[in-house]
Amino acid sequence: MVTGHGRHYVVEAGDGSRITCHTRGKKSDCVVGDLVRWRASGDEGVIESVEPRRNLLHRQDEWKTKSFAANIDQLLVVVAVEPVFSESQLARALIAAERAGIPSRVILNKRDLPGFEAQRRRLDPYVAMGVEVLELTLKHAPDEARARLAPLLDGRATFVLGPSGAGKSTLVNLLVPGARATTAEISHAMNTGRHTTTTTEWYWLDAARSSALIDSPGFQEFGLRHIDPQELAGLMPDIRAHADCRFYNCTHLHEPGCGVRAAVEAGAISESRYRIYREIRAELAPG
Ligand SMILES: Nc1nc2c(ncn2[C@@H]2O[C@H](COP(=O)(O)OP(=O)(O)OP(=O)(O)O)[C@@H](O)[C@H]2O)c(=O)[nH]1
Ligand SMILES: [Zn+2]
Repeated sequence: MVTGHGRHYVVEAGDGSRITCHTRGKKSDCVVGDLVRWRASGDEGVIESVEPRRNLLHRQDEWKTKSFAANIDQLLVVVAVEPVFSESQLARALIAAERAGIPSRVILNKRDLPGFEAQRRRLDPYVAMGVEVLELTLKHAPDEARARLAPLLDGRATFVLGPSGAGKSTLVNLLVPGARATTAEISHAMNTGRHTTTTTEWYWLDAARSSALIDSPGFQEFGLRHIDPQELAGLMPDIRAHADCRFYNCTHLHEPGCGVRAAVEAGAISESRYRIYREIRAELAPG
């Protein structure tokens, strides 16, 4: 089980102890959540091999691939009333998870703020397509948040993703007391304004080590270049539901007899979702 990364890895042994390990090759091909075989070498360890992965959540930009984590049970995207979230970023994270076969849930945090209703409406298309959205006030109603999250987190490895400022630190500290406190205090003391997580961390939520939270750096550009353009509609449940078109290879952009465009006209697919579909499709199949 690997946590942390960079030039070295932290591997957790079966008894829960953690050892700093190196990989043998130059290429670092382990990610957080990997199950690895390792052997001791002095007071450190060497990773011999990585077990086959059940899944891998990653993004791919024009030039590089970035892995988030492997072997995870669900994605939890944290967005908030403020700062106003990017729907495109949210949609991309959900598409990447769908592609990896990982179920997703969303937290809409800061329910206490005045803009709440408007931001909640923006999530209507997601609720309609079956995404569970938890409306929470992580800071002011932590007990309620904990109670609502507990059954969803129980027995699972949950990967947490969200834009900076949405309340990810608040969430992680709520569930893993003190996890991010040190860094936050340091950055506060240094007056850097905000602490940013730069590595992905694996935290156990229970003594039995059956439930875990994987805390990651915030969203940046979320490239989906690993997705085939023809596959995209199938990864967006609301688009998929209406992809009943005259042409089997319809791109849903301009063809006559397109079920998706008809559904947009009829209001069954939201304008913003269709705009995001077109935007991502243009990235995947330029020209
Ligand atoms: N009004 C309100 N503010 C909140 C709530 N939860 C968190 N905040 C505030 O939102 C700000 C950002 O929260 P953080 O938990 O630091 O979130 P984060 O910045 O996403 O974490 P990073 O990913 O490290 O950037 C802080 O000032 C929190 O106090 C909430 O439920 N309501
Ligand atoms: Zn079509």
